[in-house]
Amino acid sequence: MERIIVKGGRKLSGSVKIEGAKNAVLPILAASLLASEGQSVIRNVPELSDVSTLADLLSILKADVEVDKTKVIVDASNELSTHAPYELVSKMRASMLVMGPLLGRYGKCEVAMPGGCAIGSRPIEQHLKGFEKMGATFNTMDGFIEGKVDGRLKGAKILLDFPSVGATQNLMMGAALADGITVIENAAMEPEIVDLANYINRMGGKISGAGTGRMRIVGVENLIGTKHQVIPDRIEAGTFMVAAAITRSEIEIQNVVIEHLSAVVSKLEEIGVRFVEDGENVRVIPNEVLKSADIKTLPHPGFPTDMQSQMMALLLSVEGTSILTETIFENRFMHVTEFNSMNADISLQDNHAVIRGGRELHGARVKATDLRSAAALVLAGLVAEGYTIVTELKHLDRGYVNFHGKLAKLGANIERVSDESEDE
Ligand SMILES: CC(=O)N[C@H]1[C@@H](OP(=O)(O)OP(=O)(O)OC[C@H]2O[C@@H](n3ccc(=O)[nH]c3=O)[C@H](O)[C@@H]2O)O[C@H](CO)[C@@H](O)[C@@H]1O
Ligand SMILES: C=C(OP(=O)(O)O)C(=O)O
Repeated sequence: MERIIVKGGRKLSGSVKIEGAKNAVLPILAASLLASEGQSVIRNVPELSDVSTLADLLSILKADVEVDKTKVIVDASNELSTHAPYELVSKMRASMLVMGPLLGRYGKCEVAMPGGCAIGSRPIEQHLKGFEKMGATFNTMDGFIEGKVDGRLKGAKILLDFPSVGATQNLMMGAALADGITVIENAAMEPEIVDLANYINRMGGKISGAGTGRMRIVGVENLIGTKHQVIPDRIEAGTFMVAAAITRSEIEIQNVVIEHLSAVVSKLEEIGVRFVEDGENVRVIPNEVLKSADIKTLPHPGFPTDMQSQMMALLLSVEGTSILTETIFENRFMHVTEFNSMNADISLQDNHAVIRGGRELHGARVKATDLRSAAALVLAGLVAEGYTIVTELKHLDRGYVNFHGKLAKLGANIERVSDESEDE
């Protein structure tokens, strides 16, 4: 079994380079199916298991896909299949994002039901209601959601009950090839939405208002493959900001768009971390003594849920009581039990975690419960007494490229081992 072993107590120094954003590249790869002509060349793609899963799904749908390290070439000009099988959809919920392109291009799709996942139930009724407004009908049969449109999707006015990232992405992809104009009100405003809109517009799409709560999409007849460079991963960057803060070390983070991290930066400043920007790089300079803080996760531009567990690790190292409130996913606190087994003092009251910080953390054998908690447990290990062993690394590999290697380069005492490497 693979695990990361980290011995706490070392300071970090030096610089670390951020990869392309997982949560941007997955919808972009799904959107490459919209192009009935030409190839899409996507660069700055992180080498993650989620990217391989989506590349496999595109191939099963009969697109030609070539993955060459951080470059992915997709040619979807073939006649595609509209059937997304359970094995891939169940591996990764982002697979649901092929629904929009398939409905937009073919007026039909059969996508396996994704089910819930460890962090919460993750319903998709906002996606389906939006497509219904555009003329689609849905049937659930043998574990598949079958969507059908008579002719093409029709432009419509859609008001989302909640600014769902996935629903906004799915609907904007479908609307890009719809007949007429679609307006999405209460749209998600995440930077990954803007990156997707930029890609679709470069393919010949007509999307305006991405990054605001009101998007307008003028449907076009067809889209053509294009080149695109994926934005840097704001969550990976935020994770390394926390690595600097938790070890009270100054490091440089390269390839960051700091505006994408406004809420994280502003919270870290409140806690006692300074930032010095230099173009695409940022120096992270924490005070020796940090302050406790209360944090509530919210849709962008609020504090991202994907940084909640890493901030919890940081707040454990800070004297005083902090309250972390999770409003996006009802079950995204599974790391609390793991932190408590490291001598943390965290109690849960509904969707609030009350963190009594400043206790010495003790190294322990802990289990990653989702990809961000995997990173957060490693971060806690950087300052725990003795050895922390983090298992279930399949979660980490979904979202972080060479996480232990990057930390080791910054000076952490960390290694990744498997039973085979120990036998050698
Ligand atoms: C708003 C938000 O922070 N979304 C996060 C969410 O995106 P993701 O696209 O996975 O999730 P959504 O934004 O759609 O979901 C956010 C919330 O809306 C609810 N919901 C969603 C769709 C729907 O049809 N019905 C419904 O009730 C979900 O249960 C959840 O409580 O997970 C990603 C991975 O962690 C993050 O990168 C996104 O930032
Ligand atoms: C939970 C995450 O991703 P996914 O929605 O793909 O599970 C994440 O990026 O933190």
